[in-house]
Parts: sequence; structure tokens; C-alpha cells
Amino acid sequence: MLIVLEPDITQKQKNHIYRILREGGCISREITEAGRQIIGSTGDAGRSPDFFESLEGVARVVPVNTAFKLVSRQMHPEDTRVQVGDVSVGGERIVVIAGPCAVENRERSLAIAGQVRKYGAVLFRGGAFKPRTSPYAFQGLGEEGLKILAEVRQTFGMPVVTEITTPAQADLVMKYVDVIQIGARNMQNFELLKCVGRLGKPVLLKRGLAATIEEWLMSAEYIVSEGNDNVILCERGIRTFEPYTRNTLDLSAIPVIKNLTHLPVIIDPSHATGIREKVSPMARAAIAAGADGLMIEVHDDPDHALSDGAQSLYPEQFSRLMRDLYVISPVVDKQLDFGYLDKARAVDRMKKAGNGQGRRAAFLGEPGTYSHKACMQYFGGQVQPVPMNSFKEIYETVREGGADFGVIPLENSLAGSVHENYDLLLEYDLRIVGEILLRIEHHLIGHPGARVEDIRRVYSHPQVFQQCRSYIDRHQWEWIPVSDTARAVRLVKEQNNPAEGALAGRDAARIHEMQILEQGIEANARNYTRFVVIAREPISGGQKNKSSLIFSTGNQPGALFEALKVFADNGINLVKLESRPIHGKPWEYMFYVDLEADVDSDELAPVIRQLAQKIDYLKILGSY
Ligand SMILES: O=C(O)C(=O)Cc1ccccc1
Repeated sequence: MLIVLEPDITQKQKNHIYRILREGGCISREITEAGRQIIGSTGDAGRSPDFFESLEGVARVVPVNTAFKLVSRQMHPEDTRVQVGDVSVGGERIVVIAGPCAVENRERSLAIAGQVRKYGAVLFRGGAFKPRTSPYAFQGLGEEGLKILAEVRQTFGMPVVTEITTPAQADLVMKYVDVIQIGARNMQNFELLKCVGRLGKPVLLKRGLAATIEEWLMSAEYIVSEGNDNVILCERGIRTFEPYTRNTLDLSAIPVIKNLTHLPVIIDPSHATGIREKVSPMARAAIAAGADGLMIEVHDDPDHALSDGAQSLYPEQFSRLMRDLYVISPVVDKQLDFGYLDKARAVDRMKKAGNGQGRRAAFLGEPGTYSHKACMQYFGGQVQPVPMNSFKEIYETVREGGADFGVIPLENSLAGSVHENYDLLLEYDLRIVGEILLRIEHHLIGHPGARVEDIRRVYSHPQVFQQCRSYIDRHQWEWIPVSDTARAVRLVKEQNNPAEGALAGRDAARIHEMQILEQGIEANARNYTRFVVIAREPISGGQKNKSSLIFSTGNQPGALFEALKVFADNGINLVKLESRPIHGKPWEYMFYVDLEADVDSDELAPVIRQLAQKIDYLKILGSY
């Protein structure tokens, strides 16, 4: 039951409602949705809706019409993020859990962990207690296995996931692991569910072999009703009549789950298919369908694995899969971040060095801009986003120490380079420390109930007009450029004129409670913007694959050719070359290059020395 409160309800009136619910044996939570305060309750305390509606401070009562209450989306409209160390499951970034089916020995576990970490996994899995179909199969190393998992966490900074099979193992898992897994066969072991509910650690709850989605969510309800909200659902295939795969992966469960519950959902394509070659296609499909992450079995010698070798990927296959996921994720508004753990560690170190103060990232505009989204996707919740009025202000603020990072758009796949930012990169002595690719989907946003035919004037960032040119050319609208897209939506809202609209993203419409009148109005669906992250100093740690430089050459034949030849002679791939006029020197140019190499590495030092001899000016923007 949802009890929607009057805006002016007093604390005393609220306490009275809470007391009635508590005495009636209900668990209640306070929810805020669209600015309204709501009390969500697991029951009605034996009273009718009319009774609650007659209480002072209550506006109305809405029944929760599902068997599960605390895990239902109605009771908690926002997505839950389960925090596991530095990793947030259910956030902007895809979480990939990888490792062998069973912890076999120390050396093998450390070797596999090193590989999966290098390829972008952020949590390590491995069973220490193995419930197997056959009593004669390998049953796991027990506490010795847990100690190995703890060593993996210590060595690689990766939180670890393992299965618990009985409440008797509770003390051990509390001591050694970060996420407790409930296996498919134990999904309805209610004593075990209550036990992990009381432990409070994040729980990964697998769907039972023959469980309906409702039964699965009822099991999650057991855990949450014990006070543990940190539940991650894991679909691992259900038993059907189909023998070609070990189980049938129910990918349609993802959108169903996303609708019914606020809990994150991840997919285990390894157990679902049971066959190595089927794992990557299903993993790709799961991310495309909106899963928050994956759990994948990886083994460096699967033919000799003690458990489930036939479904384990070789590390190289895992690496290829991760590269595919990196490309797919932005299409569904997510990111696969190869630097997830390194970045989190580096930001944490900065925090400690700065007397525990949180780090800040400057972005263009107000909450709801594309830059804000890029900032959130790059840092997750670890860094506080700070709004700015212009790109120049971002550079200024980072240089003066008002923010540790700045997030700026550099180029767009439809409209090309954001020249102002190329020029500012030259002007300011800051480093590029990261990049992020965002799919940009623009919408025509207006007042609730307004119609496209009524629109006469549209507001947006100038870049957006360029990207939606073919759509807006079909209408006789007046275009008003403003500093950012979220501001455009806010202005339209404040001016309260149904003939005005804004071109902006979904977040801006949601934040300002405005309506999307027409979706996806960009000229081409392959509309991506590449943002870079700037800082005063490089971020230490992590693998760096790309670098950016600016240089200028003398004005003689072949000068640019000579400079670029240095890269060719050393086998370095250039991925971008752009020229910008040098201010005050007509017809002379600065060249901006992006390379697939780490210019800060020792191997590149001689190459940079060679380059320096061929050019007049060099500025290393950074490697990331
Ligand atoms: O105004 C915004 O939302 C921005 O972040 C600037 C922008 C506009 C269009 C594409 C990418 C960034």
C-alpha cells in the first residue's frame, strides 16, 4: 500500500501513521516521487484504505498490487544501486563479474584474476562451496578457497563473489567475501535467504531452475524484509524442453524485471547456455536488452577445469567479448569502463591526499545536460558534478583548483569538432586524463499536453541545432541558442508558453517534468559525442592506450609529412588529425593528433624526442 501524504503534513501526523503500521506488523519506507512524500507499507495493518485516507495529512491511498512489496518498483521508483567496494551495481557502468566456476588453487586463481582484471572485469567470482549435481564431483576447497579469494581481492583490488550453501557458512563468508551468492538450487531455501538478509552484505540471488519471475522476486523479498536492501538479481537460464543448450536463457526477464522491481539485474550466460561458443552472443544480447551486468566463467585451461570447463571462456575470448560490450554499451546509455577500478583507486588516493575532501568535476550547464550525463557515466557517483556556464569557465575552474576535473565535449559524429574546446586545450596548461563516448539522442520537449503543431520557437545549444538540422528545417520555427540544453528546457518551462519547445535529452525532460513531444530527432541515429576529462595532473595507474598531442611545423614543403613519418616509422597508429589556425598568424596551423600509444611510457620517449626534432612546437595533452 502507498500512502500519499499532503505536502504540509506534520511530523506528529506522520509518526501517528507509522505507529499504526508498525503495530499492525507492517514494514514501511518513506519514498519521494515527483516531489511528493509517500509512505510505502508492506501491508494495511488490518485497516481499510478509507481508514488511512481519513487520517490527517493523508492525500490518498494506492494499493500495491503485487505479491512482493519492498522489492517492487511502486515502493521504490528509483533504481537501487548496490555498492560493492568501489563498484556500483545498477549504475551507469556495466559490471562484469568474471572468474572460474570453482576456486581450484591459489596460483590458478591469481593468474585468472590478473587476466580478467586486465580485460575490464571489476569483480572476481569463484566457488569455494560447490553444490554439484553429482555427489562424486569436486565439492570445492571450503575455507582454503575463501582465503584464496581474499588474496585475490588484496592483490588486484577486486571485490569477490562466492556462493553460500548453508547458514553454517555465514561467519566464513562474512570474513572473506564481498558479495554472497545464493545459487539457483537454493533460491527457495528460505532459512538461507533470511540468514543472508540478516548478514547485510550484498547478495547475488540467482533465479531457480524452474522459478517464475514472481517466485524469484518473492525470494528477494525475504532478503530485503530482513533489512538487507543490497540484492542483485541474476538470471542464469531456466529449464525448458530444449536440449541444445544446458538451460534456456530468459532474456525477456530483463525488461520484465526492470519494470517490476528497482533491484539491479545481471545475466549469467555461462550457466544458461553451458556451451562456450554460445556465451558471448548471449552476453552481448543481455547488455543490449538492458542488463546491469554479467557474470561470466573464464578459465585459462578449461579442458582441465575441475568444474564447468565446457562453458568457460578462454581469457582471449573474454577480452574480445569485453571489447564488443564496450561498443554496445553507449547504444543503451551505459558504459563499459576498462579503467573502472584504477580510476576509483586514483580518485580515492586524491581524496585522502586532500584531507578526505570529495573530488569535484566541472561540466557545462545544469543537471540534465549531455555533459552532466558524460560526467556521471565517467565517474559514477564517486565525484561531485559542479555546473558551469561556459567551456572557458570549466578550464578556468580546473586551473584555479575549484574543481579537480572538467568534462568537455570535443567532437561529434554528425556535427564534427567543438572548435572552442580545441582552442582552449591549447590555451590552458591542463592534461587530458580520460575520454568517454556518449550516444546523443535529442528530443523535442514541450509542456505536458502541448502538440508539435503548436510549437513556434525552439531553444537549445547551438551544437544541437546542427545535429537536428534536417528535422528542424521541416518546420518554420524560430531558433533561440542558449548556453546548454537543460537550461533550454528550464526556460521553456518557466516561460509557460505552449508554443515554445526545447531540444534536449531525456534527463532534462525528466528533471523539469516536461513532456517529450517527438523522440530521436537527430539527423542520424549514429550520433555520438566524444567527451574528454581534463585535470591539472595526470591520473596515475591503469593501462593507457591513447594519447593526444598538439604540434606546429615550419612553413616548408614536406614539414607535416616529416612529422607524421615519425609515427609511421615507429608503427604508431594515428586515429585523428585536425588542424586549427594559430591566432595572430594568418594561414599557419596547429595540428592536433590522437595516437594509439601511451606517450608517457618509457618506450615512447625516443619517439617523442625524434618528433621534437622535426617540429617547432609540441604540447603533450595527455595519455588515457
Ligand atoms: O548542452 C548540453 O547538454 C551539453 O552538454 C553540450 C552538448 C550539446 C550537444 C552535444 C553534446 C554536448
